[in-house]
Amino acid sequence: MKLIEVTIYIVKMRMKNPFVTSFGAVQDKPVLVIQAKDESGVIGWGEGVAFEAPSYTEETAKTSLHMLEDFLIPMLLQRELTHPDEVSELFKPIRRNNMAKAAIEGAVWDIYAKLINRPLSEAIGGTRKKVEIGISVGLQPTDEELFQIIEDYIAQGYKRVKVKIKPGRDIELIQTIRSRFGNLPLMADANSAYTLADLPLLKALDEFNLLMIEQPLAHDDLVEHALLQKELSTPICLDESITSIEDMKRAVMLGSCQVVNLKVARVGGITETKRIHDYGVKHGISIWCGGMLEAGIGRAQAVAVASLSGFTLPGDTAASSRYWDEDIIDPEVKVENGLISISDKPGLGYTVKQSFIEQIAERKIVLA
Ligand SMILES: O=C(O)CCC(=O)c1ccccc1C(=O)O
Ligand SMILES: [Mg+2]
Repeated sequence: MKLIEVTIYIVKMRMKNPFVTSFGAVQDKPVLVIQAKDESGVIGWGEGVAFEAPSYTEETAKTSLHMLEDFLIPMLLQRELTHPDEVSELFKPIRRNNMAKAAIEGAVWDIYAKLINRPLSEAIGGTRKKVEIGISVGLQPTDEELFQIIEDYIAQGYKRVKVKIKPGRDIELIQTIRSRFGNLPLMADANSAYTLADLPLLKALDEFNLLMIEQPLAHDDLVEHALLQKELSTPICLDESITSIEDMKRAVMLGSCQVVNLKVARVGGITETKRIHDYGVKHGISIWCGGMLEAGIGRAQAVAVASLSGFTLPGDTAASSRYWDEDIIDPEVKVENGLISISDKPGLGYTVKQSFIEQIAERKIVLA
C-alpha cells in the first residue's frame, strides 16, 4: 500500500435534532471526509469526527484539519505500508490528536480491506454478523419530551437506553424514568459533570439498578474514578478517560472502571481500538462501542469494530436516520429490532456518496 493522494472534504451536516450533553449542544456537526487513493487506484474513506468546540476532548474540527494537513497526511504520502497497524506506530511521535489520527488511519484500513477483498469487520478480526444497538438520548427540555423519545426507541427495538445527566438533572430524572418504564435496561452518562464532592449523590444512584454510570468524574481522571468505584455498586464505565492502551492498562491496575465505552476516534484509530479491546477481554472489562454523532463513514467503521467478540454490550451506533435527513453513504446504516447487520462487502461495506459530498462540502483540500 502507498497513498499517492488524499483529499479532505470540509463538510458541515445539520442534525435533525440538537444533541445536548452536560458540556453543551451540537446542532451543526462538522464532518471531515477523508478520501485516500492508493497507488493501485483503490480508494479508502475515513471521517474526522471532532466537534466545533473542544468540550468533549481537546480536539476541534479545526485542530483536526491542521494536524491532518500539516503533519499526519504528509507523513503517510508516498510511504510504503504493508499493514494498517503501521500507521499508529508512525504517528507515535505526534502527541495525542487522536481524532485526527483516526480519520486518516480509517481510510488506510478501508484500502487494506479492499485490497485483500474482505469486509473491514473480518479484516480486523470481527466475528459477529449482527451487533446490538442501544440509544443515547441527549438532555431534553422537559421530562415529557424525554419520555416520548425513550418510548419511540423502545418501540423500535433498541436494546438499552442511555440518558445524559448533569447536576440538577440526575436523581429525580432517573427516578421518574424508572417509575415510568420499570426495569428498562438503563444507564446514565455524566460526561464528567461531577466531582468526588458529589459522592453522596452518586451513591444514591445505586438504588436505581443502572447498567452502569458513564464518566461521572473528570475527563482525564483515573485515580478518583477508582476511589469512586470502590464506593459504588453500580459499574463505572469510562469514556473520555480512556484515550490509549496505556490509559486502559492504568484503569485496570487501579480498578477505575468495570466497563469501557470504546470509540475509534477517541483512541486514535482502529489498531488502538483492537489493542484496548483485546486487553479488556483479557482483564474482565466489558466493552461496547460508543458514538460521536458520526456521519456514514464513521458509523460504518463503528459497526465493523463492534463485530469484535469482546463488544458484549449494546452500542450507541443508532441508525443514520436518527441523525441525518440524508447520510453520506448508501445504503444508510439501518437498525432492525435493535440489530445492525454487518456488511459482507469489501472494506467499509457501504458506498460513499462522493457526488453528494462534493455538493455539500464547504471546500476541499487535495494533498499529493
Ligand atoms: O449517538 C451517538 O453517536 C453517541 C451520543 C453520545 O452519547 C455522545 C455524543 C457526543 C459526544 C459524546 C457522547 C458520549 O458518549 O459521551
Ligand atoms: Mg460518554
